[in-house]
Amino acid sequence: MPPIAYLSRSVTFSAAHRLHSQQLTPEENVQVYGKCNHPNGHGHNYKVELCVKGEIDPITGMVMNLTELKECIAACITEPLDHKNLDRDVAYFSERPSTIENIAVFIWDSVDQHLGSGWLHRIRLHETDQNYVEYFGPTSLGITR
Ligand SMILES: Nc1nc2c(c(=O)[nH]1)N=C([C@H](O)[C@H](O)COP(=O)(O)OP(=O)(O)OP(=O)(O)O)CN2
Ligand SMILES: [Zn+2]
Repeated sequence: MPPIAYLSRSVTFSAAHRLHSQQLTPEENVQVYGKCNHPNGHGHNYKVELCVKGEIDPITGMVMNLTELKECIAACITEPLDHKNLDRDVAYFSERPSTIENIAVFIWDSVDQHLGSGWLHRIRLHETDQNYVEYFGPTSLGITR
């Protein structure tokens, strides 16, 4: 059996958003999200790391052609998210808060559909230099607490 490797490519995108939940009152929104609930919104330069897993093809020497991954990133990340107001321009976030957790799930679902199920290993999404989230897909281990 060919060796298995993890192949990654990263991309950056810029977007505006405001943290807000339709399930909360205006007062609760301010309490939960603080300055990030300000009606004017704010922006981030996000960085996404996409990691796919697969066997190294013995003939091509590749898990996947990085050109294919690049095209997938353009279609699933750059095109829908770059220079957008996430809450207003992306329908997915009209119904849920545009946290990095939810953005990571959005990216996973889109990439998973584009590449076909089973390729993705991890999405890592940085919102600032200090904050990032990792998502391993809907079938990763559940929370036991
Ligand atoms: N669980 C989450 N919590 C928060 C999210 C999120 O997506 N998931 N997002 C935010 C804000 O959008 C924003 O990222 C926070 O900005 P800020 O506080 O400025 O970020 P830093 O912590 O990096 O900056 P400091 O200078 O250290 O304050 C909030 N919470
Ligand atoms: Zn933010």
